[in-house]
Amino acid sequence: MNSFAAAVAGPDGQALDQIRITGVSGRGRHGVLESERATGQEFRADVVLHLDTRPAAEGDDLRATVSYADVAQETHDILVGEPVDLIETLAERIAAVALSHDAVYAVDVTVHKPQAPIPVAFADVEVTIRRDRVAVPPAVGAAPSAPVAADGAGPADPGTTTAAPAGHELPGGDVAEDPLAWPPTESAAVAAGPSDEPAAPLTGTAQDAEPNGLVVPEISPMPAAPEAFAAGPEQAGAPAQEPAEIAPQAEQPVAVPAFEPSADAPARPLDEEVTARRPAYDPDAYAAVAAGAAGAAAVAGFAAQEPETPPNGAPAEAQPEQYAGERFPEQQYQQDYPADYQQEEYQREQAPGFPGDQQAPAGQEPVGSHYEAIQHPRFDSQQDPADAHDQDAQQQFQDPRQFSDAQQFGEGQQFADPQQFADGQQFSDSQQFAEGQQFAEGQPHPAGQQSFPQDQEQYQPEPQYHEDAAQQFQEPQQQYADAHQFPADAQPYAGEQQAFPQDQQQYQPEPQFQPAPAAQPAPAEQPAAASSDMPGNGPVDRLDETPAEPVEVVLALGANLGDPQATLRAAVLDLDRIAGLQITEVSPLARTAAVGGPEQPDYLNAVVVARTRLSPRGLLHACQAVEHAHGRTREEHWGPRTLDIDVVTYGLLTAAADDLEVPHPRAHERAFVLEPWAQLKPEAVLPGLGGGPVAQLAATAQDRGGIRWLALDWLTESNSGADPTGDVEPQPTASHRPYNPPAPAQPEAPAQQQPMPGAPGQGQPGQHPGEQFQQQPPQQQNPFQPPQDAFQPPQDGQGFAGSGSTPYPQQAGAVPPPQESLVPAPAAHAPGPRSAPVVPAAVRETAHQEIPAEPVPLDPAPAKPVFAPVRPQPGDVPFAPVNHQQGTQQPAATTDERPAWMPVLPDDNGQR
Ligand SMILES: Nc1ncnc2c1ncn2[C@@H]1O[C@H](COP(=O)(O)OP(=O)(O)OP(=O)(O)O)[C@@H](O)[C@H]1O
Ligand SMILES: Nc1nc2c(c(=O)[nH]1)N=C(CO)CN2
Repeated sequence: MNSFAAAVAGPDGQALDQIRITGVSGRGRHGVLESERATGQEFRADVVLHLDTRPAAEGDDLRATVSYADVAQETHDILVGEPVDLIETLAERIAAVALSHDAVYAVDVTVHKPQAPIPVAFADVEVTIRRDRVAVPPAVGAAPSAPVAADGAGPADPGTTTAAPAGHELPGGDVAEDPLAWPPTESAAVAAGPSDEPAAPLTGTAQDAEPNGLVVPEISPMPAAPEAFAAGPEQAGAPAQEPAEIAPQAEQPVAVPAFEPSADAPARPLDEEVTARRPAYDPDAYAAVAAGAAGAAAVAGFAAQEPETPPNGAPAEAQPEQYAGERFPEQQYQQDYPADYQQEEYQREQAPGFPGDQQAPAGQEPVGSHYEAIQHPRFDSQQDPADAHDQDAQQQFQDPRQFSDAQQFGEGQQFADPQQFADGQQFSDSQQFAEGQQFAEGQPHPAGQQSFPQDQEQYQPEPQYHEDAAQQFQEPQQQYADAHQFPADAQPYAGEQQAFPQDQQQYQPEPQFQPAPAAQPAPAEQPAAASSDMPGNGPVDRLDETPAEPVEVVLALGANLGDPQATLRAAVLDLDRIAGLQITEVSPLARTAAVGGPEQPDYLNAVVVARTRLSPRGLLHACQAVEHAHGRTREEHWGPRTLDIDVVTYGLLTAAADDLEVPHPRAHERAFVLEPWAQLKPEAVLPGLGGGPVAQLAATAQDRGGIRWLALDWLTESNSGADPTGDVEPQPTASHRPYNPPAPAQPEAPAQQQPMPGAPGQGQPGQHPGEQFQQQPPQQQNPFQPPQDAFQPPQDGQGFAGSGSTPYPQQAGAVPPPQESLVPAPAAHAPGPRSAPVVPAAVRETAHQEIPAEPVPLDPAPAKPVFAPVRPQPGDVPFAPVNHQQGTQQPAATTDERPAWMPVLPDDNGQR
């Protein structure tokens, strides 16, 4: 909540009333870092309007007060609008639009930036300002002449009152862009116009400059309207309003701008442009300015409590002069808004079927709801086509190409816009961390709380609790339970809330997940974000927002209990079977030394890339359901487990809540995640703080030496020797075994109703992991339906392979000591071949009228690698660079007798 509690004294010396609007939220791209501009993050604002509400109450008349909905909308528009560097600028702009409502005498604005890129644990960053009408910004187009000094002594002396305003002329005649100008102007020159005028002086006769340079305003009663008004509307012929109703006689007039350019005003060439852009003179609008001017406030509490704060009214350079105090008629409002906003407005009209339209009457959209995500994407659409919110909502539901264009989803195009990623520019901030210099042994990771400790005992997650967390998520939790027809307290989400102890000291087992009975019907499909659009739900957590189109996600899988390889294989299939989630690529399998926790067996780790229509939290729940289906228990922090599935990334989203943080807060430092991921996608980039090119992060991760080997065929070979606790059995190599094309695909029952072929032990030798999915039959799902907001809970005995063929939890018995690392630290990272993308489900649906006898060649060039094991030659190391053109390994020195598993690519003749 806004930290200002102090009242503003009204004209009668009494405290003014307040209208408080809190938690207006929106996703903006503000910040000085490139990554902030590219990715965006949440911004929130609290606005306290100081006004006299009695006239409105007396007549029960909205016109005599300020519509909080208007202010909220305007605040929101600023948060999601034109990017600026500073939250100070946002606050100033918000204050400006608040003060443009004539009933408002003063305003407190707090802007929060809870996801600010700060490399230490923190809860929030906020800036709070108070602004009032003491320094009345001149109306655009007003003559600079005859400003009346605050002390009533006559025209202010420009020479003494002008302080370097923003938008001032630069040496050479250029006009500086005024970041406070809002809405954005067509040209910086427009913004500069009013700043040419002398800034209005501060209220009061005492503007004593303190030794520290601050000017301490004198506390004074609210000046009255008539006197203050005298220089204004009368001149302009505007009908005088009745500000005196709420403002007693003036004791000290304030500066009031003239409303019409006066004949003797200095030439202001910019005025022409300004007036040309503005509609005809609107007496009411300008009278409103005058009324506002009359309300110059003395901010008693403020002055008393915040002596170090700049005086009432921003310094002249901080005043949003161009806009404050104005009321733009609707037409002008639209003219001045960015073109894409107008487009949005247009589309809003043209597409009445927009989610949220029914619930949100025009002008009263629920602030911060999913309506925002759907209704405002055009703000970003030009900038970041990868943003899931940027897509046209109509197209989402109507354009089949969106679902059938394999290119859209394959090869990571959606998230690898070369403009943004190819040269790493977008991540230049984090890239510098990934270059290696700052990852030298013992140096903290720039992400601070995510730093990889030398001493693993210190490797504890930082508490990231918010007091209101449980409250905050109660409702989504219930909604989730409702949607999935199992009780809230039986679902993984509820368990997680309990499982993560408040003090982080203990790691309590969570309640066991109870899969829904098999007979239960599937939950009804829901339109995207339907639950988010309900009015009255308050700001929507982005982690609950369903994407407008599929989002590419990266999941990290790990296991070291039971039959880890079988479990991981089954888990991949289980994940792919979840409605709204399609696995597109599967990494090689890494055998890795356990990082953190007690002594425990090596892990098997893999990374999968998928597309999802689930919300981030829905995806987490889906992963947790699969974990549970495979007997995951949480008894010891970082203890051994049958299956762990972490959400590494969700598109480019960066968000943190108690139960979910994306990107995964430790992904950037975990070779057991980064290395398989880099093998799969050498060009991958981990977004967010501490992120960067995955291959580089992998090469510098401290646990990289714990990577024993990679198995490339682990999904298709029944046993890749991947038993972390046992001996590793050498496998036939590609040179010994020719590539066997996959068996012809067989029609299958719809996913989710029968286990898929290719379940553990049924994989086709030599088959690419993705080809299993490629052979999936059409799903019984209309691709043009709105997306499902949820995964199907596992159907006991039906859905998850784990309930059939995968061993259920086998708790650790005698834990063998960790093995010596058999692998030296990897040499320079050699990008491996990417695996072929899997045909998206919708493509399967549309393209599989006939099941082809042979897998459809999806990606003819470059050739798909077949993940086949390569027997290491004496001297090989698992990460030895591979000549991917020829599929040969380059010798490296090692004594490792274990098999290395390397990708094998066909040569130019298609031979392997
Ligand atoms: N990106 C994420 N992926 C998975 N779980 C997450 C994520 N962010 C937060 N969590 C929360 O972390 C909690 C603990 O998860 P889990 O028990 O899998 O941790 P872990 O695997 O032992 O440790 P780590 O989180 O370091 O991988 C979960 O209940 C989940 O709510
Ligand atoms: N090698 C390895 N170490 C870990 C892993 C893991 O998957 N692999 N997961 C952990 C908690 O998620 C903790 N430590």
